[in-house]
Amino acid sequence: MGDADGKRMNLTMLTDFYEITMGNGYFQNKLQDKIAYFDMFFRRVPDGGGFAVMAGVEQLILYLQELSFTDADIEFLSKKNLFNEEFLNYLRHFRFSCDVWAVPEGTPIFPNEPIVTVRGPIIEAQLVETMILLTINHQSLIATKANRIVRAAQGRAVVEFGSRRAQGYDGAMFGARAAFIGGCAGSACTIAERDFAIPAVGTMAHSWVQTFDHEIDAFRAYARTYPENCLLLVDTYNVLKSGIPNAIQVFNEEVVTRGFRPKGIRIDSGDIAYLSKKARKMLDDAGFPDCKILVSNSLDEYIIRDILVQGAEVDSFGVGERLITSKSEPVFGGVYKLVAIEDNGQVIPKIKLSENVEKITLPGRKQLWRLFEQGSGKAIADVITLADETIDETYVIFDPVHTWKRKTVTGFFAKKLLIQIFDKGTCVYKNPDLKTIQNYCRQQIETLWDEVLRFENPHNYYVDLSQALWDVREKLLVDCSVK
Ligand SMILES: Nc1ncnc2c1ncn2[C@@H]1O[C@H](COP(=O)(O)OP(=O)(O)OP(=O)(O)O)[C@@H](O)[C@H]1O
Ligand SMILES: O=P(O)(O)OC[C@H]1O[C@H](OP(=O)(O)OP(=O)(O)O)[C@H](O)[C@@H]1O
Ligand SMILES: O=C(O)c1cccnc1
Repeated sequence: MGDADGKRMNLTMLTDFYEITMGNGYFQNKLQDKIAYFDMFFRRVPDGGGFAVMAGVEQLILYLQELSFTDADIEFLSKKNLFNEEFLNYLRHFRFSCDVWAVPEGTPIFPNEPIVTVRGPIIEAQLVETMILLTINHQSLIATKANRIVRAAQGRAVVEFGSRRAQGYDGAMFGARAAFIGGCAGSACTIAERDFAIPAVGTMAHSWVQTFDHEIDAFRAYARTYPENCLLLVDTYNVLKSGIPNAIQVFNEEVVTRGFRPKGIRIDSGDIAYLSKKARKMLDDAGFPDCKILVSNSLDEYIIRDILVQGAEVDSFGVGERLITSKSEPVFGGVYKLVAIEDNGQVIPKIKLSENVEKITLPGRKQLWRLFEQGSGKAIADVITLADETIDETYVIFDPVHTWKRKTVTGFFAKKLLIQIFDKGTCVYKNPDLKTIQNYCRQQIETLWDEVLRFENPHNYYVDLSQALWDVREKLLVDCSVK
């Protein structure tokens, strides 16, 4: 894992202890060269949404590139008195040698799709489970939440204000990164610009206003310091009776006289719809129709939607705690499951059964495809195939549960979504810069039908299986039931 600025950070020991005890067990049973395939996938979209946004691949790459046990790690593990000397020696010389495929950051993703696949010696592929899950789960959760909030704002800028309420410093930094992928225009987090080139922006705190004897003195001092960039917080005492009148006076006296236009005001409490409409009128009447109104205060996608329905006159939103913690649903729930092993170079698909049909895994080495309608460019369906299959010009998609529901699709182009990022332990993928990922995310979401985008009861986007994969799964289900 990289520290946010790309500085290397060895997080090899950030793994669940059972990965190491199993590793020791595989080693004792001479299974260290056994090749296994693991898939990461998630089961449901947070907040009942229609899709999620993939994020975290960059940090996953940085983590995998740094995998190695230090002498201190080995000494620590040896003191557990659980592992024999040969295994500790194996760890001492450990080098990551797996192949890894991942869906690019910013791509809309759907339940049950393989979004990361790892192929390699079982001990290695198992060891990386914890960090793969925590990295992709966290950033995909925040990117997905941010994107909901951004869509609710209907083109108005959303700035991520959450660092102070994030769960830990890495929650703040990588959360800011994920929020930007999801469409936020900037972050209040300074390090997010230094390390990720996310525009760091800010207004002022109530403490600034409180420091002065009078609100107007606080505004004056700020305007004199930043006449070209003057945005005033107007709700410390009374928005309509003092905050806005004082702001208007200071804009006239300290900003306009210096040849600048005021940037805006921020309202951080009270009835945002009501206050913003009143504020807009007061600013317009005072000759400042270009002065922007930014609002904040425990916002989320539902409040934003609601206050816009009420006709709020808002230009941008500052959103903190409910975004950076994905408060309404703080778990992404991605899992990492063994799907195949190799025996003498032959891939043997494996399945995990469950009473709960939705929890039965998809066996085998696979590829994920998205079919786009030619012309409109709209996404028709995703298809999960075995890795060596191709999708031709005419393709029959069918519902994997209600298999009689079939449709022959033509006039589409198919895109592979699982891209190789590691080849035998070497990174073979150049992650795009963050702005490119943000643009790609927006474009890809535009390929989804509105029915998939809505917040309430979104349409279930089709994620189908190829006939070959369906057959493999069916055969394993039958075989397992007689075991
Ligand atoms: N017009 C509105 N419609 C729906 N929700 C709103 C509207 N205006 C504000 N809200 C939301 O209502 C909640 C009000 O929060 P809160 O109870 O803290 O009130 P407050 O006015 O901010 O009080 P305080 O001065 O203590 O901060 C916030 O989540 C805010 O975003
Ligand atoms: O509500 P959120 O969505 O998390 O948005 C961030 C909040 O953080 C700040 O308040 P805070 O009380 O921390 O500081 P302040 O003194 O500047 O108001 C800011 O004024 C927002 O209300
Ligand atoms: O710049 C701001 O206005 C800001 C920053 C962090 C949290 N709340 C507000």
